[in-house]
Amino acid sequence: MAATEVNMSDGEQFFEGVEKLLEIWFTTGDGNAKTADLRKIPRHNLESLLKIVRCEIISFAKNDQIDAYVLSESSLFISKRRFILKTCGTTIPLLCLEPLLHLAEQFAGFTEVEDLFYSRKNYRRPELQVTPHKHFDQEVALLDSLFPDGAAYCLGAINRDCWFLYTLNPVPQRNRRPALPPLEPDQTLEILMTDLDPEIMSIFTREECLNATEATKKAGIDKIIPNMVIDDFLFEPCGYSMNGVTKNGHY
Ligand SMILES: C[S@@+](CC[C@H](N)C(=O)[O-])C[C@H]1O[C@@H](n2cnc3c(N)ncnc32)[C@H](O)[C@@H]1O
Repeated sequence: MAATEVNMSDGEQFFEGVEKLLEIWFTTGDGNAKTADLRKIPRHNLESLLKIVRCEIISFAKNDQIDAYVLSESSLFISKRRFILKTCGTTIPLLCLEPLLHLAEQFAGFTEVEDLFYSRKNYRRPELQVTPHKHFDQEVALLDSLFPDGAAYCLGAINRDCWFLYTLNPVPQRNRRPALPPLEPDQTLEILMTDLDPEIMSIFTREECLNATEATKKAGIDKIIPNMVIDDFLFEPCGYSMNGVTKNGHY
């Protein structure tokens, strides 16, 4: 059973599917980041960092642009200057922020955070979360203590489905080069799905599929982006995670 899976008093098993997404763009103070690279952080240090978050690496794939880890609680992507940690359950990703800033300086040569995005949907069971993730106010207080110019937002109704975001604003001011176009065009598409058809979801159980490869094929996930290298995992007794990386650096 996952460390974050909870047996409720009525015998029901509960796992918080809502994922916390932390994305950090690093830079060097002088703007000369040629040799700096987050992928220089040794694996052993990454593992210690993830222990703080309360998850672990279960698989790894890479291409020229990105190191992609499947975690016991979702995924970690590391490219030259970007760190993306996405974790579900009762993980505590914000507690790894300070140690990560030290690792980025010590091993990767990055001394500054250029931008940061922390986001998540409202939890299904907030009372099961661990401080500082019990409430968005707690998360914002921690982030504010580290970043003087952060801003917190909520999209949607705060008593229903909503999406929280913390980011370092305003971006043009931080870049100090407002007239220049961004050097690295980047788009992220995030799709959050709930209340899915249980019949289709049974694909992601050990009863229906022997392994992750079979689940990936049956679900048609291997056809979403042709030629991506898929690193997938089927949990016991149910649950599925996958990372897909393509040659051109998408993931
Ligand atoms: C890491 S989550 C899936 C994350 C995936 N990226 C997503 O967006 O759905 C794994 C799923 O497998 C289930 N699961 C079963 N055993 C697990 C284990 N030992 N550790 C983590 N999750 C487990 C959880 O209930 C959860 O729904």
